[in-house]
Amino acid sequence: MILSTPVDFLSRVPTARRRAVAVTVLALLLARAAPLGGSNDIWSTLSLKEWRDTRRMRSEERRQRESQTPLNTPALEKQMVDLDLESPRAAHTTRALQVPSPSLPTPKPGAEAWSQQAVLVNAGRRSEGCVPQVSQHLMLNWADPISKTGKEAFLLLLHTFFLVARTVLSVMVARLDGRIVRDLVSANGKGFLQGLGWWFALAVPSTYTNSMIRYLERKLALAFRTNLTRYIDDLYLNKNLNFYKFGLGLGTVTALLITTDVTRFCDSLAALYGNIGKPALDLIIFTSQLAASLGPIGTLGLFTNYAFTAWILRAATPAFGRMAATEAKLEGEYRAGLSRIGRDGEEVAFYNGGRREMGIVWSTYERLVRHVHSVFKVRIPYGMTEDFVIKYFWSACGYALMSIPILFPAAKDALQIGTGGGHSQVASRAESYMSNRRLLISLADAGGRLMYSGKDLAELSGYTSRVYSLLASLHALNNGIYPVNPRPEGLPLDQPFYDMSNVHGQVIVGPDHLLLKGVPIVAPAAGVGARRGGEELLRRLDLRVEKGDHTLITGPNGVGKTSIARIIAELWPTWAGSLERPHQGEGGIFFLPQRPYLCIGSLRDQYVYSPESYAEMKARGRTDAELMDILAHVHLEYLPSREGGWETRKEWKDVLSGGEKQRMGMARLFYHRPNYAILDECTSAVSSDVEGLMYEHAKSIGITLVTISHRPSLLKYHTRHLRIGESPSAPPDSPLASSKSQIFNDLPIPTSPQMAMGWRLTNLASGTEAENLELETELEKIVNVLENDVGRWESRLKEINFELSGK
Ligand SMILES: Nc1ncnc2c1ncn2[C@@H]1O[C@H](COP(=O)(O)OP(=O)(O)OP(=O)(O)O)[C@@H](O)[C@H]1O
Repeated sequence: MILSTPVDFLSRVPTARRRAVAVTVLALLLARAAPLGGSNDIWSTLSLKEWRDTRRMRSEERRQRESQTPLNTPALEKQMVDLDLESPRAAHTTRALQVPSPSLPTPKPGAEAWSQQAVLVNAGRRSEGCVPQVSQHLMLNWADPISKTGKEAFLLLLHTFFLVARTVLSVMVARLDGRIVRDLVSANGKGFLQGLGWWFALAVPSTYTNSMIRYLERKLALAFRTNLTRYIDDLYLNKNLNFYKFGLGLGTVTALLITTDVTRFCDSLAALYGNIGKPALDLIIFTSQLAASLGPIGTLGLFTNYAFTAWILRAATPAFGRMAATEAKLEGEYRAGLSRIGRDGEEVAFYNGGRREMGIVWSTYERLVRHVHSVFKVRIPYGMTEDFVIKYFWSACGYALMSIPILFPAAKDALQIGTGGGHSQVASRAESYMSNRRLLISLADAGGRLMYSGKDLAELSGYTSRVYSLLASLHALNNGIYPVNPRPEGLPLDQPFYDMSNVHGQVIVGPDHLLLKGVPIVAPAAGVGARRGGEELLRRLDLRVEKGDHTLITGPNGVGKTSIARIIAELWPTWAGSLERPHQGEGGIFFLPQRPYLCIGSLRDQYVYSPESYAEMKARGRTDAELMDILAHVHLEYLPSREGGWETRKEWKDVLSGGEKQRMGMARLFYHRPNYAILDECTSAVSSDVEGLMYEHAKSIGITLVTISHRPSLLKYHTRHLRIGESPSAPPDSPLASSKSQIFNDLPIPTSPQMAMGWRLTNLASGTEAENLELETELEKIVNVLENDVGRWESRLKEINFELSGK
């Protein structure tokens, strides 16, 4: 009989092997029990029955999920459409910054500290020797997000377990390989069949282990990415408006260019554990196994081989980190160029700008390709060296080492392992040869992977430096820390120097009025221009708006009208003086910008667009009927039926006309019911009759308007007129200064001779001599236009009538 009973068979298997099999089986059981869906409460299960129920429930859920979202089905398509649905876990959770900001050191004010920061940020790029510094720095700072969740620790533990299991299995397979050959050479049919049985028995856990390692590595990368993305989003999209500051160029890096690097960084970081940990473990275990077979000379030879290989490869390794960082940057620039065209597609199409844009995008692509080509070229000699050393040199060394116990009688003792049991010397040698050969191949593979991981480490350092610069920059912005620039030497002493590190204005949010007291209107300078300081548009503006002070702001293009709104909204800093304003939203202040913004989402979302969700607003008593009523006031009542209802989701910026978009903006204003509204040219595309109705409605529901516009026709909806770009002519005690409060009587009117442009505030409602003068001036302008043009129009009319009469 060829096959023995299981008990008999087991008793003949060596104890060490039985233990190894037991460990593998345990690993399998553990892995099956592991919460692959992501939860890590496996240890909290109470009884076997509960555990079974939970498992059944989970597999049921999984089956249901899979049946609902099979690939390439309408269900998946629906999911794709719903991608822009707001996550309930995002903005509406109470979770603020996931990791406290001090965990990453931000640069301190002062040029020296900033240059130190730059050294750290650039470390990975300049020299591969700095890799450990940067990585260590990053690891230390990320210990927080990783350890806090516990999930990553569990995944790492499981990953480690499978890595060890794979090494143990590799050794078992190598030994089994030798046994099978031995039994074959010694014509032991029973042993041979048993060996084959074991071979298949080992194949199952081996393949499972390999799959689990890949699965866990990806899951780990995803977990890292989720944590890091959440961390960056918390910093980027928080109340400090860092996303806007990045757009202004106040950050040291461009956020959009770097976001893809987060993915690469996380993939690279997750893979690194397996790429270094596994081969290192393999190297130790395989070497110890081989050492028993090869004896001291062989072991010494192995170590000499390692040292020599490491030395050669280190000398041949180019600066992979710097190359990876440059490639990521160039690829980001190329992608950003394409997305810019997509964003402004209609404008580009109107100008027929396809060819011009292609030139720009193509030049970015060429730069990327040139770089990638040079990387390819650098890789050729490195790849040759690596292949030669790892594949050929290591194999040659392996053969030489394997020959030691066979060719040198002094090392014969080493062959006692695996011999005996009545096998012939040839069979024992064959067994020893096969086992050692397999171990050596695995060893060469492990060594190769360890050497390759040097390259991975270098590339990781490149991604690290990119991600680190983003984080450092975000932290600096978040804490209001900017590089300190010295005052330019040629700047006159009486001319203020507006540096971002030197902002002294006071901002109070909360009062039920709007006040700018001695506030300079300055456009901040970023990047290289920051050394020159911000551009002063108005030396100081004094303006108080109480309820009912409807104020129209006019002035030539580029004079700084919108800049006033930016300062009030705290998009730009208040360099000096004080700013008091209500909070943003219902009962406070609302800003309607020049370009109407329509967000992703349903028609209702366009309306409600605010930090509060519609459900929350509804809970506070806001109704759909109210939405419809407001649409009537902006003459858009036809929209829900035309577009298919409130829940319709479309790319609204392409669907609505320019005027419709602006009217939607006004609908938003009415819905939010603020006390004050800053309207920046937000009705320029709306017909005058509807515009008038909307302004009247806004006033009737108690909104105080601060309107920025070029249309004199809007004067009639306002009680005051602030002209920007005019010399200050009103004396401090002039009644032009304010309608209700006497605050301007206390404030000096700007008189600085350096001020190229000034401002003038007039009251339109009280009918004083000066105000009448104001209206007369306006009238005069209109009469002038009429006088100049009416004659021309009349003569043109005569011409047309003449042509029509056919005489
Ligand atoms: N993001 C910015 N960074 C730096 N300077 C800016 C920025 N935005 C505007 N400026 C500058 O500030 C000045 C005033 O711009 P602003 O938008 O306030 O003009 P405006 O009076 O509203 O003009 P318009 O009537 O054309 O809308 C302009 O010269 C412009 O170049």
